[in-house]
Amino acid sequence: MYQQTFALLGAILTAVVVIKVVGFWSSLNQARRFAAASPISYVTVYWYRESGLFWLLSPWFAPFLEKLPFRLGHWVHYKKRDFSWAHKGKLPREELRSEVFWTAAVDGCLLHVSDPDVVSEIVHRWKDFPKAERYYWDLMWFGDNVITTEGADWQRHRKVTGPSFNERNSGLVFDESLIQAKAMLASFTHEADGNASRPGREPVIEDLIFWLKAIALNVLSGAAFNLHIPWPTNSVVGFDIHQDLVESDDESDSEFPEESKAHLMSWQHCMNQIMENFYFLIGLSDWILEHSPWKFMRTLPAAYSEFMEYIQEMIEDALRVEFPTDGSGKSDGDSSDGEKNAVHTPQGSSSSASSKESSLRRNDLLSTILRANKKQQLSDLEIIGNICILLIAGHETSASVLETALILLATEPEFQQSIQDELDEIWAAKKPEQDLTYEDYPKMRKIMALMLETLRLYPPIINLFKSTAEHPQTLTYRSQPLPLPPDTTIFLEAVSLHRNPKYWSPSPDTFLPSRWLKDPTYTPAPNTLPESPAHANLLCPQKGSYIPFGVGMRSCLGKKFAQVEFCTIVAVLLKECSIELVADEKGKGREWEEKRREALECLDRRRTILALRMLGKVKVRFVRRGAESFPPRKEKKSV
Ligand code: HEM
Repeated sequence: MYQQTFALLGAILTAVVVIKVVGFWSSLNQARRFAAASPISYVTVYWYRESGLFWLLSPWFAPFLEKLPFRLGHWVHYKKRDFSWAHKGKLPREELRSEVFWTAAVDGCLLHVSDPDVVSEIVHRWKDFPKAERYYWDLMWFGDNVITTEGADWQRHRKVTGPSFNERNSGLVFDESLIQAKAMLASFTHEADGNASRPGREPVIEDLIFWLKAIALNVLSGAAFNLHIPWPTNSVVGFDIHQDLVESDDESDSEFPEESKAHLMSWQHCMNQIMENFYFLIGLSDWILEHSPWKFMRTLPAAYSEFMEYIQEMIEDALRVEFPTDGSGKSDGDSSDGEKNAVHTPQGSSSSASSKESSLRRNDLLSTILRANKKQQLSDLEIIGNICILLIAGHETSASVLETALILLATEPEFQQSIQDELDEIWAAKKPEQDLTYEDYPKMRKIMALMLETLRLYPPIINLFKSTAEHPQTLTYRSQPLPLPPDTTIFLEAVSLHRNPKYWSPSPDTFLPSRWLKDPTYTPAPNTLPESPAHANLLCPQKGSYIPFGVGMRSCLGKKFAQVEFCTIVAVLLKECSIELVADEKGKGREWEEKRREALECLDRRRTILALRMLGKVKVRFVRRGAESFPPRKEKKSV
């Protein structure tokens, strides 16, 4: 009896396996036949086209597959997580001799594009090539928003959110960045006892990204929500970056000021928790998280719920100022709970929330969005979705580009010193009592060149995901029609575009910010676009060849926000200090070269978690100018 049952089960199992294997191969062959008949090259990928699990786990198993004999696992180079970062466009350029190619997989073909003309065509025909929605599912978790929606829905979101990114807001970004950067630099150049460090003996910054995330969040909080959060410490010496009151179960231990006890976690801690553990948060239920053996997981649901409370409070706060008509703090269409009008300000913040300001119009993003939404085009949930997404879109990306640029500067003292020359000129034109102002931003050409070059080599968003949705489409590549079936996913590959020698010679893989700096006789070629219109005589790349902020209708709304923030912070940091790598023995040429090589290697080790971020850390310090340990400048060069 048992034998018969086992035999039957065995037969069923075998039949299922056979059906699966046959189905797998016939689907794969169908995709291959389509790709082979297409005018462009293709690579066969022996797996599903868009498997999330494969993406997540491939950093661990891909190295084994890649080592299989007879190049059996070679296809993994085209499929593993962040593959385009790993090969930087070289692999398809050398193996396939094409900047547009297919990967033919079990469930269909995926188109990879790193040809500027094809990129331009795709973004120009934005209605034919909407975003590939499945790649934005994680960001939909916060509610519908301007990044994840398409078509008429997107236009509705963009109409309300777009106007907030204006010149007045850029001015706010400048002012907030100035205040925050000064406080950050002070904490980098003072000892725990409050005394200024000895020049050349400034504290070592072990975890640069922590501080840069803090400043990115504080600038966002100021310019997006009118929350002016004080810098968390007077000195980085001895500061425990993991500290937060969530550790304490006992309220009496709390260091929170009495009035902000309503929150158990700081705004920054909530944000860090969510950004660091985003995939756990959206992938696991609250119950699983709360019963996890790991503390960081157990506290995630609480961090998320506090985060949402902060957002709710900020919205109510802004509503009270914008629409004070009925005295209740609620606009006509505000359906939120009246109880919530007891606004708690985020911990440590000197929020603007006071009703004294009700007569003053605020220019922060949130207030402008609420004003633009007077006719209720967006629901309360959609407003929350957009606020969350602005935080997510503007936090990690800005911190990451600052981190990379500062480390690159530490490896290139010559360029760093040339930025300082530019800053000296800006300061020389000022009276002693004057400070930097937003009018100085267009004069920061070299800092902008630094940002553009950093984003060229290390874009935080390495792919833009498009699709043909339910219609077949035809593109043109090398003057040939290229037919695409419905439901084709398309990757616009930034790294490959940004490192293509055709558009970025000389030395496309080398950090050369001077490539952006042109003299006043420079006339941009036709079919090019300026990357920062505020700055004169900067290289205008060919349309579609430079896409760190996306391109076309769906390009980044916060581009100017990020540019102003970046320039202001770097201008403050480099006015009186230089950033240098921490070498074990100061001033010795060989050790410095060794550190430089290690830093560049570390910059290369990256992985996408929302945005592409560095996996390792590079130790740096900000030393007073003149006390640097890097090799002295040979001659004053104009870069
Ligand atoms: C260096 C910093 C930044 C980089 C590299 C960057 C990059 C990008 C990219 C590549 C996209 C297109 C995404 C896609 O189509 O899949 C995008 C969209 C967007 N970004 Fe940024 N971003 C940065 C900073 C910011 C900031 C500071 C904000 C807001 C405060 C912001 C808000 C947005 C929004 C709202 C969109 C969606 C626009 C739309 O689809 O209509 N970004 N960004």
